[in-house]
Amino acid sequence: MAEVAASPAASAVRDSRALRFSKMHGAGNDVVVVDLRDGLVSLDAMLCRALGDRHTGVGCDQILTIEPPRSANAVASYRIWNSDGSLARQCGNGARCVAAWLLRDGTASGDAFDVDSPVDTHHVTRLADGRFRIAMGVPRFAPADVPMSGFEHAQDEYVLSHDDRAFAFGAVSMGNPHAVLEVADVASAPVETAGPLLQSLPVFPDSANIGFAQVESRQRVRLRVYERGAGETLACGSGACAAAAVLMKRGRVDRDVTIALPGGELQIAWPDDDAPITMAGPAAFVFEGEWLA
Ligand SMILES: N[C@@H](CCC[C@H](N)C(=O)O)C(=O)O
Repeated sequence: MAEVAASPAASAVRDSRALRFSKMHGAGNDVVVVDLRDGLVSLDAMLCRALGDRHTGVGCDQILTIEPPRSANAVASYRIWNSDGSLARQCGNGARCVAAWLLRDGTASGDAFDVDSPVDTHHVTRLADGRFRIAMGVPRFAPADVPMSGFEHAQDEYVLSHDDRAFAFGAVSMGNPHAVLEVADVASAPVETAGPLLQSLPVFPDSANIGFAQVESRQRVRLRVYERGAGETLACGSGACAAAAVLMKRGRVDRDVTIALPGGELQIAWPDDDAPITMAGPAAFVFEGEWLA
């Protein structure tokens, strides 16, 4: 009798249980949240690509897994997969979704708690209006931290030429790599072409999330981000922090600024260079599901 091979994407779901998930979004950056704490389910790159597929899967920009805490004070930890199956180390919108998920689940309680991401322990505050504020860590500008190759010292602006085109950008690590280009009009910025081009340049050995920022005033910036592993998203929380940090360092905007993304607004505050930058914004549940594929 011929053997029927299990779908490779389903192979990571052990014990024949369906994989339960929550579909959520933060300012339009949509995520699938999966609780791995019972040890019955594990994810791999193939399953994450299948979940992330917008035609044959759930469809999302990132997949976040709830796991046991790694630090003494945290209630839980999470890992981050991009929809192309690559692992990421920071996800601002995802952090707010995880915070809302942990509160609904009863793992967290009250208006303040800590949660571990792959890069840091983040302090979470639930605000009176229902938004979540996350301490996103201290932005790091050293080229080795981004990482960027070919530069030894941090610069406010780097200029690179490629095929007779010059790109001027700031670069910063928010735990994940970001480049930020200032543009006159974000609506007509070449996000879909310059985004992947810049990501592929050898200066970014781990690729990078590429932000296009239009300064409207000292209190408000419009931003679009071409993300590593997901393409252009409706919002990127770490990208909003990166854009704010680059523009604050240059003195272009105030230390408390609204970042308006296609999917919604985030409030970014960075009181001084040695303090963690904070991001405040929404987190929403969309639906609950079982993955059967
Ligand atoms: N959407 C996220 C960032 C997700 C990870 C990123 N694509 C990477 O690979 O570094 C956010 O809200 O920060």
